[in-house]
Amino acid sequence: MDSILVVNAGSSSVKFQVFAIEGEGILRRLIKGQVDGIGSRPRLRASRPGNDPMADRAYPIEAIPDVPAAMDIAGTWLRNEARIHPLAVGHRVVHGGPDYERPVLIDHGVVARLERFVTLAPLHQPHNLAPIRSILANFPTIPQVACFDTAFHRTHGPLADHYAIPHQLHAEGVRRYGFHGLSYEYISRTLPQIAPDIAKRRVIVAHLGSGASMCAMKNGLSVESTMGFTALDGLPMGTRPGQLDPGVVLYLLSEKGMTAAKVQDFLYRDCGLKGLSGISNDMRELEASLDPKAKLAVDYFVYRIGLNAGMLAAALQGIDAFVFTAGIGENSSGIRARVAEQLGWLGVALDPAENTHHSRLISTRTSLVPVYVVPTDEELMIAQHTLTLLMNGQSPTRQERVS
Ligand SMILES: Nc1ncnc2c1ncn2[C@@H]1O[C@H](COP(=O)(O)OP(=O)(O)O)[C@@H](O)[C@H]1O
Ligand SMILES: CC(=O)OP(=O)(O)O
Ligand SMILES: [Mg+2]
Repeated sequence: MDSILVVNAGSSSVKFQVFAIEGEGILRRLIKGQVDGIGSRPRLRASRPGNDPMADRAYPIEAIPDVPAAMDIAGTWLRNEARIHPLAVGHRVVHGGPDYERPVLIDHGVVARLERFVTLAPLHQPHNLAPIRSILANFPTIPQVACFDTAFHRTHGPLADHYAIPHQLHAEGVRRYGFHGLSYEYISRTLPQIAPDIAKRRVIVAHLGSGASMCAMKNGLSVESTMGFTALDGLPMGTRPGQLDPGVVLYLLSEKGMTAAKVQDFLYRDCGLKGLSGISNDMRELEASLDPKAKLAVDYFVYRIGLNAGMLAAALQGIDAFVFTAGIGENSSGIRARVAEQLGWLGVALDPAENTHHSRLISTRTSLVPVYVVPTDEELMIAQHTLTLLMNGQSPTRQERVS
């Protein structure tokens, strides 16, 4: 059976899915899995459709300390236990820079260009490129496709795309790219089925995961995002601070004597929920904790979502719907309830029972703004892009598959 493997390395997880190709442009999910809880409670889970379990293994924190270790565990399981032999591999690549506004078939030249963005996405880009390089080296004829987090936001107008800095820097790529674009693209494509009357109107989507951002969409397209040049800006995240006065960075350099490399590490790994709580980057642990610092971290997360929603509502000149997605947005009814409270002034009223049941529509009938929970599927988006490029390019033969 011809299949596509999709690899999605996030900041606290490695997600993967395998899809069967069934005729022209039709995909059927075969396996969905992830290694999550990296740095807190690592766990490998994989299942067939219908929640038919294939693996569920917990690991000690030191067995999977980082994303490369999680990638090894997932790769070994896919090869040795699931025994998949994909026809092609689709990858999430977080930074496409100014060059890439759509998915691309990968060759050595593409990899070299994407390597230039490693410093702009140090938590992701190296882990996105590592499996690409390994497959290129070991199975050079297997088609691989890179799908970018930045691509969906390339519809931003100049005001959303610029910083107030001299033009020369914008020309060389210092722009507000925005991220989580594959997730927003999936939501944008799914909303017309869920809520056809508002899908093309003014929608704020909150992607609340280990990395977190929000996107303002009009007519299904991104017009503004809370993230910018890198995935550091905007909302506080698991280990990233979100919006930060650049003066803090200057202070770290000049007064604390930190090197640029140390500051980079600090901003990507030691801040956000983890830095503020001193306990964990994992929202589940913070919600369960009675420690006042955990409470402060959760309060800050909710408060900043409210502030940023106000900013995006201004960009859209009003809002017609609000959507929660990603790890926290899909699973934490507590955070959703508290965010909805922050959005009360915009006309949001949550239905507590629907929210607790994680229903698709969680607002009351009289809420001025309907609120939805839409589980994202970045991997399906990637598989669809991969299949499209495969159909437009050359199909490999069975012998050329990854084995
Ligand atoms: N039931 C839950 N309640 C609260 N938070 C949750 C729940 N399940 C997952 N999360 C949180 O979701 C986050 C991971 O989201 P995810 O979208 O998978 O992130 P990433 O793709 O960046 O690794 C973690 O902070 C985790 O604690
Ligand atoms: C861009 C980003 O922050 O991604 P993730 O949420 O998967 O870490
Ligand atoms: Mg993610």
